[in-house]
Amino acid sequence: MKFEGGNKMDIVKIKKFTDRLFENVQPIWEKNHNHPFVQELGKGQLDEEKFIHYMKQDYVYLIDYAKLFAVGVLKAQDLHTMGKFAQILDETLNVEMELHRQFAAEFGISREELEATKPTPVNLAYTRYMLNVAQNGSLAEVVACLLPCAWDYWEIGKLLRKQYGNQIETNRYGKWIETYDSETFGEGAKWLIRLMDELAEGKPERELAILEEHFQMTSKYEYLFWEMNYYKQEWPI
Ligand SMILES: Cc1ncc(CN)c(N)n1
Repeated sequence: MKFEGGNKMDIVKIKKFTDRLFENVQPIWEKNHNHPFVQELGKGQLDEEKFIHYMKQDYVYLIDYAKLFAVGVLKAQDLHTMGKFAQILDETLNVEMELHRQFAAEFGISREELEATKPTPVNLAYTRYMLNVAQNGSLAEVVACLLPCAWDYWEIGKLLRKQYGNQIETNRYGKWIETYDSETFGEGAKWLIRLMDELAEGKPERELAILEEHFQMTSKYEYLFWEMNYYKQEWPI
């Protein structure tokens, strides 16, 4: 933690580790927020085939992502933290992935077909990066890896609601915005942010830099994920 504001009369603002993460990641997150996939989805103008590509890839992404919360349970040091990881794991499988199952049903895609989706190179690289840290890293490293996924989607949900909320009723992807702007999703993101700060507390700069490296890396993978779906990238061979 760092204290800002020198004057004795100033109210001292404590700078949290996640404030630093948030400030430094802005150039990447701005690219995510302005990505044509995100903006066209917000306006309800995204090409259906691009959305289907995303939904199928994201479904198998979430199967691996959910496992990180199971690793969180395993590495947690107290019952409260174990319970929160278990809760977010359950919400991922039964709330977030239910959104995908509902969209798939609307587009005539079966649950089996969703689940059988073969991950693209970007999808595989992203999940393998996180699962490797889950195997070999500390709990703080795992949280640093999985945080952009929760936090930036919450930011995107809030942003799209602000930008295009007046058209949400007629937007065919409106449910997507509602899910990521929801109380449930926001609470999960906020809890992970607080946990990141707790776990970073008292760590030397050398270790904080490693956590920030994971956070930046998975934020970049978020960008590649939008890009991959917008251009419907598959294996070239
Ligand atoms: C790729 C990706 N990143 C984040 C989220 C939000 N859990 C998601 N569904 N998919």
